[in-house]
Amino acid sequence: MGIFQRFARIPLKSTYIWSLCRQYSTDLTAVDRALIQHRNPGAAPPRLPFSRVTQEDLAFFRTLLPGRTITDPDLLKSSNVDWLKTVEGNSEVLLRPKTTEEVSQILRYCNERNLAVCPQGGNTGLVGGSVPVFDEIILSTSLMKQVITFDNISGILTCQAGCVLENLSNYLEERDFIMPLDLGAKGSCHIGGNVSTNAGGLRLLRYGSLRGTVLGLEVVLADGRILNCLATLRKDNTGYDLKQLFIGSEGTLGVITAVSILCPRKPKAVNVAFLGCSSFQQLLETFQCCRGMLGEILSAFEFLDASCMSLLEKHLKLTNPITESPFYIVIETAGSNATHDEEKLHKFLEEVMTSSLVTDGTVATEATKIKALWSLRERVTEALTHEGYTYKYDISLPVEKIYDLVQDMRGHLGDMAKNVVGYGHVGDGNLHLNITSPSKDPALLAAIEPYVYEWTSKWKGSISAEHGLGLKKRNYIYYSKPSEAVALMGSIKAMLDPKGILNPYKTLPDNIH
Ligand SMILES: O=C(O)CC[C@@H](O)C(=O)O
Ligand SMILES: [Zn+2]
Repeated sequence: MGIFQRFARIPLKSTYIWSLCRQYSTDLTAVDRALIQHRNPGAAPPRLPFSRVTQEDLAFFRTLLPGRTITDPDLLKSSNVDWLKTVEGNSEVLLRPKTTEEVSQILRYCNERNLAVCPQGGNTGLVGGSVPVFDEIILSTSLMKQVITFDNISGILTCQAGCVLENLSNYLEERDFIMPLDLGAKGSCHIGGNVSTNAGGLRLLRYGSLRGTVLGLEVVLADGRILNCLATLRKDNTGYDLKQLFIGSEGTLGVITAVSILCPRKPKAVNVAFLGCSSFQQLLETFQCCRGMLGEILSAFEFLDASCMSLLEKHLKLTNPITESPFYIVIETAGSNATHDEEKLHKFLEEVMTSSLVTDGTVATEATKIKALWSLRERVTEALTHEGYTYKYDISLPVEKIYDLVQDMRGHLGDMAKNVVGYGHVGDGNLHLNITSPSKDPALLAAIEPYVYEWTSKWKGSISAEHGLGLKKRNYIYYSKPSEAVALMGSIKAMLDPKGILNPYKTLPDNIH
């Protein structure tokens, strides 16, 4: 009798339940310190002296993009505000090009006229990077949604930047492949936006970051030049790897118009285990054991704490499938042989349960059950939005430190915060620390920041692991990067976008122009 049966409490068809810094802050110059200590460094700086959109400009755009130059304020509303509804711009023009050539003409024109541009994908970002701050023209990739080529021998997909991640996943699954990244926002986010922000997501542990899986990019530079680096080669050491400049630079150096990306084969067998642990230490030991015993079939190791679970139950009416625990883990295996994978998983589960690292759990092998278990991790962000205002922190730390920050923060804030919750990507050492309050609360914010950034810097962490800096985090960059590196970023920006028209007020701090 296998471990599934032995511990089966509710033996559903395929679901089984058992009982069971570098301290960069020391490098800061006086001006950097002043900037960070400014009362609200995440707030918008003053508008830079860009031109205002005129009737002549609109006439140009309407000729170039007939029916795709949007000026109706009602239609513009959702593009002016971010998904979290925390940042709102005041753009009066939304452009919807379909081709790279159109993007090139838009940027050439805007650069000559000194008009600022905010590139926008699915607008699912969490740091205010994808919406205008003032009246920047919104350049949306929503109509750039063609798959260009897919090679089913190499697994290399080339597509336009506006393809929705989930559509690409469905396209590939029909061909027995998958996208190397997956994230909660998959139904809306665009691949171009994913690449621009270097989105991490739920599969990074297995397939690595976009810095490795993106093989080529086509980018339109600020002056309209088209940079065709759309290589479809696994190996290419000819000169500098320019595409890396555009991955993660949040549309400040160029507009990504097409992407080629290396896609893995669709795994033949997928299992998801949802487990409970009574301490974070036990969770870490489970992770170590899991890496050792599951090896190459491990595709995700995610966690959420009990506070996250309460919010999922309260706001989304999701049901906790196991006994209440202080911590929950989502483990996914993806492999090519169901029997082999199940055997490995059984052995691992037997080990963590007999050694009492895990107190309870359930496993799913069937698609709808897998989806339901993943919802418990993927929908935490959504559940938090029902709590009022959420202060969000996306921190990389040595994995053994990630939950210490949550606990420290709870002690530090006392009852000032409504909730202090932790969840994230254990396998990547990436914590999502979220702090809620009924509404925006400057006193609470002052208690969180710069405390959270100093804490992160002290442990040599990153203040933005996978969400980018956008508008909200730009002035905190010095906690994770030395002044020399930030200055060099400023020089690169000045070289590629001398007038600063591309996504102004984002990514770089206010003292770099
Ligand atoms: O909302 C957040 O803080 C995290 C969102 C996302 O990166 C996730 O991993 O769920
Ligand atoms: Zn995440």
